[in-house]
Amino acid sequence: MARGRFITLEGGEGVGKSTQLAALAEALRARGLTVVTTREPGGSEGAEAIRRLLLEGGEERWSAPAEALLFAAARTDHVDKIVRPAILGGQWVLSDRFVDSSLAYQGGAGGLGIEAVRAVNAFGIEGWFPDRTLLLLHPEGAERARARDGAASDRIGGRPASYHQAVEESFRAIAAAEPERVRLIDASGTPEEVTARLLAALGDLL
Ligand SMILES: Nc1ncnc2c1ncn2[C@@H]1O[C@H](COP(=O)(O)OP(=O)(O)O)[C@@H](O)[C@H]1O
Ligand SMILES: Cc1cn([C@H]2C[C@H](O)[C@@H](COP(=O)(O)OP(=O)(O)O)O2)c(=O)[nH]c1=O
Repeated sequence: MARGRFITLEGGEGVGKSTQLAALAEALRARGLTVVTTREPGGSEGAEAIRRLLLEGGEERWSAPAEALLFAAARTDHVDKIVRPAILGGQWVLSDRFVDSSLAYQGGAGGLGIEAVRAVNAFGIEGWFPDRTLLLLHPEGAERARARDGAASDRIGGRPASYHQAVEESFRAIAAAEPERVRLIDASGTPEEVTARLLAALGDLL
């Protein structure tokens, strides 16, 4: 059986990842593909438990390296239980966030360094990098996330604007370093317009 593909959606809060994950899955299914949608942190039972540890509680709950290791541990379980079996079974896996979120949030914005966080994750995911990563960019993402979450933002979403600005700059640096894998997507306009751009950025894989 032919291997499936592994596609990830990345970007800051509120850029439209969750909305587009569902729309893209629908569009790919309409082309006859079998599609699994998933998310991080989470996606498997163990990883969803770690998600709660990471997103609930106060800023001081975890040191920066412990936070990076927890994300990596959750990711490893997600790859082992969900991502790898599905791809080997011929399915397309679409994930709302994956390793690039750790590189940008913990590595770039969090100050651990992108390469250190890449190394920690490489140990766990053993080469299961995405075939394509779609980096959604929207100038009003932060405002949209605030409107959506109000005072209920999580441990990481609630960090200061300077942190989220550093996240976006880190995502752009990762994309510039790996232009074949990571494609920049203008996430403005109607949801349908954005989905069309995402499909175009997968054209060579379809
Ligand atoms: N193309 C769009 N135009 C207008 N609003 C959108 C669009 N895409 C998403 N939204 C809205 O913006 C907010 C953030 O979108 P969401 O998909 O939850 O982003 P993310 O998963 O990246 O945090 C939601 O309230 C969603 O309904
Ligand atoms: C996967 C991942 C997420 N995060 C953060 C990004 C988000 O602030 C938070 C939860 O992600 P998510 O639920 O996707 O938030 P949103 O829908 O607002 O984009 O976890 C990291 O810091 N590192 C990671 O490796």
